[in-house]
Amino acid sequence: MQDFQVVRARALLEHAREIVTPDQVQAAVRHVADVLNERFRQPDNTTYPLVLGVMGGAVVFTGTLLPQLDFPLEFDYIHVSRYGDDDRGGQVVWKVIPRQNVAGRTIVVLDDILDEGETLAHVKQRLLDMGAAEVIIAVFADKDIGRRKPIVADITGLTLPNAFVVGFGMDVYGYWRNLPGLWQIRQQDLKPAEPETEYPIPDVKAPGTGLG
Ligand SMILES: O=P(O)(O)OC[C@H]1O[C@H](OP(=O)(O)OP(=O)(O)O)[C@H](O)[C@@H]1O
Ligand code: HPA
Repeated sequence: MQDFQVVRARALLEHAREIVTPDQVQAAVRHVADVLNERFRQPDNTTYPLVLGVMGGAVVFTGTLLPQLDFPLEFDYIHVSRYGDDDRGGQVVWKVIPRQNVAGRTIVVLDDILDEGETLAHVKQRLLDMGAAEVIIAVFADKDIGRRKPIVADITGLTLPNAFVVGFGMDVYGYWRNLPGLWQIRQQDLKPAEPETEYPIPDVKAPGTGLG
C-alpha cells in the first residue's frame, strides 16, 4: 500500500512541468515581505499585527516569510481545508478556528494560494465577525482563473496560470508540499470529474392519455 503511494507520488511529479523556479519563489516571498515591512514600518505606527497562517498550505510560505519581517508581530495559526486530498474545492471545513485574541486587532492572513477565493473569503468574514478591526490578506500566489473571485488579495507574491500546481506548501493528493519550486501537474494525471448525477426522467403521460 505504502509502496503504491510512493510510486504514484513520483509518477505525478515525473510528468509535471516546473513553472516557477526556487529563485522565483524566493523573489515572490521577498516582495510580500517588502510590502508588509513598508506597511508596518512607520515609526508612529503603534498597531502591530497578529499574523495568522492558514494551515496546512501556508506552512512553507509562513516559515519563509516570517524571518524577513522586521516589525513586532504576534503569530498564530488557523486551519481550514476545502480541497482535502482532492484537486477540486468543496465545502470549507474548519479544523482550528481563530482564537478570541483576534477581536479589535489588525490581522495579516497568510496563505499559499488564492484559487477560487472561497477559503479566504470565508476566513476573512469569520475574522470580521469575531471583531477583527482590519484584515489584510497576503498570498504567495494568486491563480488567474479568468473569472471574478469573492475576495481580492491585498498583497500577492506572484500570479499563476489556471492550472493545478504543487510545491512550496501546495499539495496534490497530499504529496509534494516540500518542493522548493512550483510544478504544474498534467491534466490527465488529475482525477476525472465526477459525472453529473443523472436522475431518471419520469414517464409522464399527457393529461387524458392514462388509464381510466
Ligand atoms: O481559493 P480556494 O479555491 O478556496 O483555494 C485555496 C485554498 O486551497 C488550499 O487549501 P486546501 O483546502 O487544499 O487545504 P491545505 O491548505 O491543507 O492544502 C490553499 O491552501 C488555500 O487555503
Ligand atoms: O492549484 C492548486 N494546487 C494545490 N492546492 C490548491 N488549492 C487550491 N488550488 C490549488
